[in-house]
Amino acid sequence: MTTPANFRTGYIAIIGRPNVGKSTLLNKLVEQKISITSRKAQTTRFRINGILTDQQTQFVFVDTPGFQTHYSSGLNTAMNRVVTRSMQEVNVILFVIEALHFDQRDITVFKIIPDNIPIILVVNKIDKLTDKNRLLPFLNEVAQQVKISDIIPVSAMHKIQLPELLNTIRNYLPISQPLYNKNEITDRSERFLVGEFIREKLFRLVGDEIPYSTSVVVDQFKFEDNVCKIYATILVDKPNQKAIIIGKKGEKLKQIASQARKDMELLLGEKVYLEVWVKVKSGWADSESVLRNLGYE
Ligand SMILES: Nc1nc2c(ncn2[C@@H]2O[C@H](COP(=O)(O)OP(=O)(O)OP(=O)(O)O)[C@@H](O)[C@H]2O)c(=O)[nH]1
Repeated sequence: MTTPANFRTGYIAIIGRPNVGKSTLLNKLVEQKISITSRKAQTTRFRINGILTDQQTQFVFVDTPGFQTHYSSGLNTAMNRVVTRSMQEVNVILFVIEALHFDQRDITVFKIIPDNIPIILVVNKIDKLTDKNRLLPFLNEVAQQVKISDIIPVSAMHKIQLPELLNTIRNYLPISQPLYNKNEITDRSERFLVGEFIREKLFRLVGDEIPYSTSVVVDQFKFEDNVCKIYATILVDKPNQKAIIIGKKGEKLKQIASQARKDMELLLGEKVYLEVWVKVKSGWADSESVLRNLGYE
């Protein structure tokens, strides 16, 4: 594609505490469902790039897992490594918080940001504010506690102030030709995304009993006779978790698979045949080699 001489391209990391709306923000910015969202904290585990290209700019977003500050297992250490690494290569950081919520936990996350990277404070969920007059004093208070370059209040969910946010981000990106094709939305493979769809349904459909230690492995992913055949395994820690996921007469697992399959068909534009198994794999969250196999590096 031909691009103007002042075209800008750069990397943007989205960070913040669990549940502040990072995935929602990314999805709304790139206008497609690529990162999973749920009401539960910590549903995003991998670094995912979302790419938005307009006439003047290519925004390459890096979505990071909810940074863990209080609970430490092998898994969370691996996740924190991904967060820290993803920050070192970016041009600007979107630090997402929820309007009127800022405390020591956010400051802890601020502390892991390298000094030389500009930070745009994205104050999300302003649609939830009942008293708008509280916003300005809140922003002043936050600005006194941490070093930030810009503040943009938004509602990711209702797409309020997202163009303003993009304009602000653009100022921090270097003049450079695009790195990706205009139509590319994510550099994650389809295989990875189908696994994420299953994880999302797990979080949505199974209650609080299911801990964050569950994981999904896509064992097979192949096109055959105009159908995409996907075989996946949900790994859990304990037999009782397996029973919860499968549900009475297999109803719960059927529901998870059927909803995940619909999302996969939308993504792939093909009919999907999906088989999902549940396996107990004791202690996997602390095993480095299993983590590597699952792609946590
Ligand atoms: N009211 C309101 N809710 C929002 C907004 N943005 C996100 N949410 C909701 O907040 C919850 C968490 O959103 P996510 O996008 O999953 O949050 P996250 O920061 O990616 O969470 P982790 O993956 O746990 O780190 C979901 O229920 C969203 O629907 C917003 O602008 N307004």
